[in-house]
Amino acid sequence: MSPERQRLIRLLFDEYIEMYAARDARLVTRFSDNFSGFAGSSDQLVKSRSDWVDVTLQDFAQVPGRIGIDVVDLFPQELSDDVVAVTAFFHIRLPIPDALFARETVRLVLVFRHEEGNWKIAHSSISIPYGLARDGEVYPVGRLQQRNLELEALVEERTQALAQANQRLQLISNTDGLTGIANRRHFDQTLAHEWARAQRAQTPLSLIMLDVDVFKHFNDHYGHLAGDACLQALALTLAQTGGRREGDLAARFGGEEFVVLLPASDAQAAMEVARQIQQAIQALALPHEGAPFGIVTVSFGVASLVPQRDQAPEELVRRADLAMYRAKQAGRNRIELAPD
Ligand SMILES: Nc1nc2c(ncn2[C@@H]2O[C@H](COP(=O)(O)OP(=O)(O)OP(=O)(O)O)[C@@H](O)[C@H]2O)c(=O)[nH]1
Repeated sequence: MSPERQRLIRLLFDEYIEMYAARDARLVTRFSDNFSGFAGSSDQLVKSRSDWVDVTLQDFAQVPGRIGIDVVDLFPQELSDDVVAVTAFFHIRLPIPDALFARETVRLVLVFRHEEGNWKIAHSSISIPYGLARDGEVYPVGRLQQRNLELEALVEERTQALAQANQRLQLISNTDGLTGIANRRHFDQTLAHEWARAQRAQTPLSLIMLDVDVFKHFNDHYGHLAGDACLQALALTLAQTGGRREGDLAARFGGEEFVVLLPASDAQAAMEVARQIQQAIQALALPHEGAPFGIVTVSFGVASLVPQRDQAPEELVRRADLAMYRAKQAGRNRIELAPD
């Protein structure tokens, strides 16, 4: 290519860039009637001059202030006597704060055709690759894989947080608010579960039911808050003493009544657990003026059975409750075993 041609192509390119950077609407007069092109942000090939005018004016309206263009590389080509092309790489500095665009290298191909004494722009294609590809990659596979990993980590993190929240919720919904041990709901669920298991395996299932003696009197005498504290102390003792085997469950049944469920324990073992609880409560020696023994005591009903086909779990509760009633009748601070 002659140096003259080279200068001409450079001049055409510089003129274009200056008008484009200055957002000079007169640029549209340079477009050929026979135009094709595409813009960096579009996947449509524009095949009419008027559409390209619209694209250009929209571009200028969107970013009206002068933009900075720093040319990195440029390659002029002479395709024929009246057709020349230029391929260029440059950076664009927008007149607005921008972190993404500024780092990208823009590629532009312009084709100029000599028409009726003037050089017109016959083709313009601009592309902005958004710099995702690294280390000589053709496709940004590395970056995409990294993004996928980040996304997976995020999903994993959220899933764990959700599982933890569910666990907390489950714990709250299974826990008695005052005493912190299992609540009635949890007990009912566990009883149903253990009952079915014992029924299948034909193993004994035992229940200790306990009720604070003359507790109304305690509340009346020491106040309701002291009553609450007493129930908390008893629950703690129960959790520590009663049913320490895997699968045992100490729960607040309601009010001043508690239960201890003992899977795979027979009557003898359950009676032993009840005695241990009784001793531990006596060892607390919580003052209870007006109670038969001067300290807080508890009456126990113990029931044990191997669930039969025609029996329901309520049968175990009913029997323990009846036994406890008998313990009350017989003078309180006693353990009564339900008959078979
Ligand atoms: N402070 C407090 N008291 C409670 C709570 N739940 C139940 N009670 C009280 O427990 C008492 C139970 O009284 P009763 O059912 O008459 O029986 P009792 O006085 O314990 O007498 P016996 O069971 O026959 O030995 C009532 O005064 C209830 O108000 C609670 O969460 N906190």
